[in-house]
Amino acid sequence: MTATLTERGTHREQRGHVARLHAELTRYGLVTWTSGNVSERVPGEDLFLIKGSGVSYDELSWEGVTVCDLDGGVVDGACKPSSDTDAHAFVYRSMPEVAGQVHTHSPYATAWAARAEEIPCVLTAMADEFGGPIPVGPFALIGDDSIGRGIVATLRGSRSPAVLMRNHGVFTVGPSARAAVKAAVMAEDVARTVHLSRQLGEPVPIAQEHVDALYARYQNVYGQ
Ligand SMILES: O=C(CO)[C@@H](O)[C@H](O)COP(=O)(O)O
Repeated sequence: MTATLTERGTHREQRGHVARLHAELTRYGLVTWTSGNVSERVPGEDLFLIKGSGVSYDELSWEGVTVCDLDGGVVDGACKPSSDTDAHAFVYRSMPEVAGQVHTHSPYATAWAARAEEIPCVLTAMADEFGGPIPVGPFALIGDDSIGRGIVATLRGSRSPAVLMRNHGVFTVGPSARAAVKAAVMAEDVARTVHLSRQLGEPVPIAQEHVDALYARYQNVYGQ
């Protein structure tokens, strides 16, 4: 990556929005210390915004969010961007419909990732948000685009906006950073509930036709 640190402070409003969304990760207990990150495309520009690497959540303001090009190069910002920048960049280049991404190590979902086991679709809330099981992606080392390749290979053609990257954690995508945050919150919620259910016995799958109907209603009718 070519770093050009100008500190001009471009895109301050959207960087502030991305910074504030990180508070949802701590609010829902999805991250510990400085793990995890949120990114979002800049509308109309070949750029995205991503948390600075290792920046404390308590201190995160717009200045802790770095502007990058779609190759992961720094365009503006004082912070070295997230370790996952090349992974996010690969996803943005490969999936034009994705405008926001989130990574967490939320404990229940990451426990499924550690076992490389997909979360079966046994809750209506899963059918609603994920349209089926939450799939497992391959093992990938951190720091280059390997994680991004695994995310794209797993989520392309899937209805799920979340993937459990093996031995690592949760990566979610969405039409905005907020939507990707929501998917990360929901992924942890269902990972916990399905885990609890399995302590009591074998959860009962939902018939595919019902999964399809639930997904269609939630995606097209639910809410305002
Ligand atoms: O697990 C990873 C690396 O994939 C990250 O979530 C780190 O835990 C936080 O990295 P930064 O975004 O702060 O560089």
